[in-house]
Amino acid sequence: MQCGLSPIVGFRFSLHPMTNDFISVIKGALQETDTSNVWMHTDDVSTVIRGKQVHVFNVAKALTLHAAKTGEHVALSGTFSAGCPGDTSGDAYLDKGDNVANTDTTKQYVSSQFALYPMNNPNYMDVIYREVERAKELGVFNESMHYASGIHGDIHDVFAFYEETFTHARSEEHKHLVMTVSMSINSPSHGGL
Ligand SMILES: Cc1ncc(C[n+]2csc(CCO)c2C)c(N)n1
Repeated sequence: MQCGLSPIVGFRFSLHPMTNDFISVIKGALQETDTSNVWMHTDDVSTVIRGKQVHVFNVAKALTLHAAKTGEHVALSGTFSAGCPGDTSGDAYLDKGDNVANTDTTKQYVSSQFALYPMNNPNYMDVIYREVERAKELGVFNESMHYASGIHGDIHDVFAFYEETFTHARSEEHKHLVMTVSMSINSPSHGGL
């Protein structure tokens, strides 16, 4: 396969529920979410989902929302990736349509930080500044910080921003993009220490 032609998006992430009952929070989220539109594999450290971008973001949001709805303080960290080199055409699920499987619209505040790595793009700082500007326009920007930007708000707005950013931060010329996200949910720290 020629490098760069695959539309596969992947997300490798871990959930870290701050509760003794962490196993049921993790397994509950993985089992209660409709993951039929993505390829998924869980191991002792993390879970990976792969497929069309629309489904990867829908499943990522739904999993996070399931974990959040337990009411426990949950942290999520993960890496979205698209493009070559380093990717393969395997484990893809690209034959799915575009109708998303998870449609729960329950509101949930999340506070998060993200970092964009537009690979092999000499103008990567322009890309990053443009996407931070987009966060401000969409009303989800929280704060500037070293090595990341703070994004917060309702989970649906935050994930909509991340999906939009992931679309815009790569191009036909620069297909390979990495985006790291960490989220904190139901934290007693929200709104101050
Ligand atoms: C999304 C996600 N996937 C896998 C793990 C790793 N992990 C830690 S505890 C546990 C359940 C008991 O085996 C699993 C699978 C994680 N933390 N978050």
